[in-house]
Amino acid sequence: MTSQGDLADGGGELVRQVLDGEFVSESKTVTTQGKSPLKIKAAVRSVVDLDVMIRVRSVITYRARNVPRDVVRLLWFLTRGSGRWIAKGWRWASYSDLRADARAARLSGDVQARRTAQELIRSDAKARWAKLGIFLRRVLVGAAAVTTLLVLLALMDAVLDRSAMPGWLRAVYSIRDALTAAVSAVLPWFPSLAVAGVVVAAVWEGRDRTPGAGWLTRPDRHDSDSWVDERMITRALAHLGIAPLNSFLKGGGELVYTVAARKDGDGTQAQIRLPLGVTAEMVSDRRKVLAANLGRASLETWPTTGEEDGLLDLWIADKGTLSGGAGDWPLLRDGTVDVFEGVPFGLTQRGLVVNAPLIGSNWLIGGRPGQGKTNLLRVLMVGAALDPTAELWVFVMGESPDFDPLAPRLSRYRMGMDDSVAADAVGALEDLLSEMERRGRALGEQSGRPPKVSRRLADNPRLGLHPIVLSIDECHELFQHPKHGKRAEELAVKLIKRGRKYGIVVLLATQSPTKDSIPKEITRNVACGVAFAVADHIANDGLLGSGKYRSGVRATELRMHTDRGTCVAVGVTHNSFELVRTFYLPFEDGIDEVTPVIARAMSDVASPRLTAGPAPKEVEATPVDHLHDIRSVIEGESRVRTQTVLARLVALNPDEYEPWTARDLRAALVGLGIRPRKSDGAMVVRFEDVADAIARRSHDDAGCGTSVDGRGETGSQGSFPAPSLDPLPSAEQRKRLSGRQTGPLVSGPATGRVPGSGGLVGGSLPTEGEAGPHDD
Ligand SMILES: Nc1ncnc2c1ncn2[C@@H]1O[C@H](COP(=O)(O)OP(=O)(O)OP(=O)(O)O)[C@@H](O)[C@H]1O
Repeated sequence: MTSQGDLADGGGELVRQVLDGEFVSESKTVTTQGKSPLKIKAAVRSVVDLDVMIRVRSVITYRARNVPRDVVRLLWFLTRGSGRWIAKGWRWASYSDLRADARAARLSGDVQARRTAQELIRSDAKARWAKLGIFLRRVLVGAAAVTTLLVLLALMDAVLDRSAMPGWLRAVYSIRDALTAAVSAVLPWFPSLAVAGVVVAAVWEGRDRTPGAGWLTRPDRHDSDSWVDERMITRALAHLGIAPLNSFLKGGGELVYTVAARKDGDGTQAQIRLPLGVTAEMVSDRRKVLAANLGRASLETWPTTGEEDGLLDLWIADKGTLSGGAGDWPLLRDGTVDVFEGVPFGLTQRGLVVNAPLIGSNWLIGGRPGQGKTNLLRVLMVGAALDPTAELWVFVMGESPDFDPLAPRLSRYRMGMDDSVAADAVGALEDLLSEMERRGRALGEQSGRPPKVSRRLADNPRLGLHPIVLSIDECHELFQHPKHGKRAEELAVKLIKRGRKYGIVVLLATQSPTKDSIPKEITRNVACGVAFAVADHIANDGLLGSGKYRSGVRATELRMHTDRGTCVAVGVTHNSFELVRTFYLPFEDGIDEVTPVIARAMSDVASPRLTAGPAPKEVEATPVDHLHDIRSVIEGESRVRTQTVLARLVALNPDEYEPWTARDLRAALVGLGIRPRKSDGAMVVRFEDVADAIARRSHDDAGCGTSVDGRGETGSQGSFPAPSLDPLPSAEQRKRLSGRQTGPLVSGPATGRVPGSGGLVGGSLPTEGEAGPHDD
C-alpha cells in the first residue's frame, strides 16, 4: 500500500491528510514480492496492524459518540437498582409476598392456604430474629477474640525485645504490621471506595434484564440454527402478549427453569414454572407467536403442559431438521422382529428410532387423506411379518392394492367395497373373540397362571398363543356399514378392551376419526393413538385422547402435503407425545420395497399355516408317549429324584417338556398310575412302578379295556396340557368369492363361514373337525 499527499501545509493552512491506496491480499503480496520472506512478513504485519487500528478507532469513535446515551442509561440503571433494593427490602421487612398469598387465600375462601401463609409469616419472623441473634453473637465473639489478640500482642511488644522473640512470633508481628499499614493506607479512600462499590452494585442490580444478549442471537454463529438458551426462551415468552407474564417479567421477575434448556436429540428441551396467573395452555395457544419469537416454524416449536398446569414443557427442534424424511427403514435389507419388542416405525423429534409397541397395545391411526396412514399401517404389518411366529390378518374396506405385496404372508386378506368384505371382517372379529376366550383358558391351565401371553408362551407351538395382528384400513367404512356396522363395533370394542393380554392386536386406520365413524369406546380404549395432519381439535382429540389439544399436543399444526409422513403419536413411549417422522416403504409408481421384505419374511416363517400358501399336507402328529419317555430317562436306575426326571425329560424333548413344572410332572405320573414316593426326604420315581404301569398298559391294549388310572381310555391324554383349539392357524385361509382378491384363490363360501356349521373355513383358526391331536 502506498500513501500519497502526506500532511501538506499549504501556507500555514492545515490540509486534511489524504490516504490513497489499495488493500492488497496476503497472497497477492506473496506472489508479487515473493522473493524475500522478511519483506513479506513486514508487508503482512503492516496490513494486519492497519486492520486492527481501523477496528480500534471505529470502536472508540462509536463509544465516544454514545457516551451521553450510556451515561443516561447507567443513571437509569442506578436509579432502578436502588428502587429494586428498596422493593426487596420492603418485601423482606413486611413479608409482603406471604401477606399477598394470605390475602389471595382469604379472597378465594381457602382457609387452609390462608392459615398456612400466616403460619409461614410467624415462623419466618421467628427464624429471622434467631438468625440475626446468631450473626450478632458471632460478630461480637469474633471482635472480642481479635481485640484480645491485639492487646496481647501490644503488651508483649512493650515488654519484650523483638530480636529476642522466636521466629514464628516475629512473623506474626510482621503480618500485623503489614495489615495495619494496608488498613491505614486504604482508610482515607474507604468512603469513596465504598460509595463507588455501592454505585456499581446498584447499577448491576438495575441492569437491563431483558434476556437474549446480542452475541447469543448473532446470525453468524455457527450453531445459530440450533442454539436456544433460557434467555432466548424468556425473551420469546416475554413477547407473547400474555398480560400476567408481561407484568411479571417487566417487574424484574425471573422465570424458574425446572429443567434448564438442554440439547435433546435434534432440538432443545426446557421446562419452565410459569408465574401466577399464567398456564401452559395460554402459552400453547400462542404457539405461532412463540415459534416466530424463537425463529422457528410452528411445527418446530412444541409448548405443552407438564405435570401441572403451571409447568410448561417446551421442546424446540433445530431449524429444518423435521423437514428431512426419516431415511431407510432399519429392517429394509435384513433383520427380524420380535413383536413383543415392537416394530421400528419412525424417528422421534429427538432423532431416535421409535419402536411401535404391538403386543398389549391396540392402535388407532388417522388423519386427512393422503398423509401416510396406510403407509404406517403397512410398515407395522411388514414389521410384524418379520416375526416368524406372528399371524397376520388384513381387511381393507376400499378398493386399494396397498397391502397386495403382503398377501403371501397374510393368513386372511380381504379388500374391496362390497358387503362380503364387511361380513368377512365381522367374521374375523368373531373368530378372534372366541380365540381370545380359548387363550384365556389356555393361560389358566399354565402353571403359575400367567396373567398374559409372554414370548416364552407364544413360542410354544402346542399352546397356540402366538401373536395375531389384525389390521383394518379405512375402518370407518366397517363401523358405518348399514348391516354389519353395529356388530363390528360391539366385537371390536370387546377385543380392544380384553384382547391385549392374549397376544391379539388390533390396528385400525381411518380418514375420518369422528364420533359417528369410530365408536367412542374404541377411541377411549386404544393404547396408541396416531394423528397425521388433522383438520380440527375434534379429530385431534378423537385420535390422541380428550384434552390433548388443550394441552398443546396438536396434529392440527401438521401441514397437509408438506408434513406428509409426519405424525403425532401418543402411547408409543413414556413421553406424553412423540412427533414421529415415519419410515416410508413405497409400493407405488413401479417402486416396490415391500415385496423383497415379504419374501424374506416367508423364508423365516415358523409354520406354513401362518402364510397364505396352499395347505401343507397334514403330517399325522404322533402323540408323545410320556410313559415311554419317563421309562427311557430312568432306565437302569432303581429310583430317580422327580426333579432329575423332569430335567432329563426337558433334555429329551424340549418342545414337549419345557413348559412342564414339577407339579405338571406329578400330575402326569398320577395320571399314568405311578405314585411318586419319598426316599431320603426327596420325591423319587421308582423304575419298578414305571415298569408296572407299562405292563398294565400293554395288558389293557391287549383288550382288557381298563385304563391305568381307572378313568377309561387313555388315548386322548397323550399330550399335556392340551389347548382347546389347534395352536396354529388352519390351512384353509383364503376362501373368497367377492371383493377384490389378490392372493391365491380357493373356492369356498363368501363369508368364510360354512352356513350351519359354526366352524371356520375361511380363517386361520381351525374348524372343530380340524382340532389337533391335543384336543380332547
Ligand atoms: N413416511 C412417508 N415419507 C414420505 N412420503 C410418504 C410417507 N408416507 C406417505 N407418504 C406419501 O404420501 C402418499 C400417501 O400415503 P398413504 O397412502 O399412506 O396416505 P393415506 O393417509 O393412507 O391416504 P388415504 O387416506 O388416501 O388412504 C404416499 O403415496 C407417499 O407418496
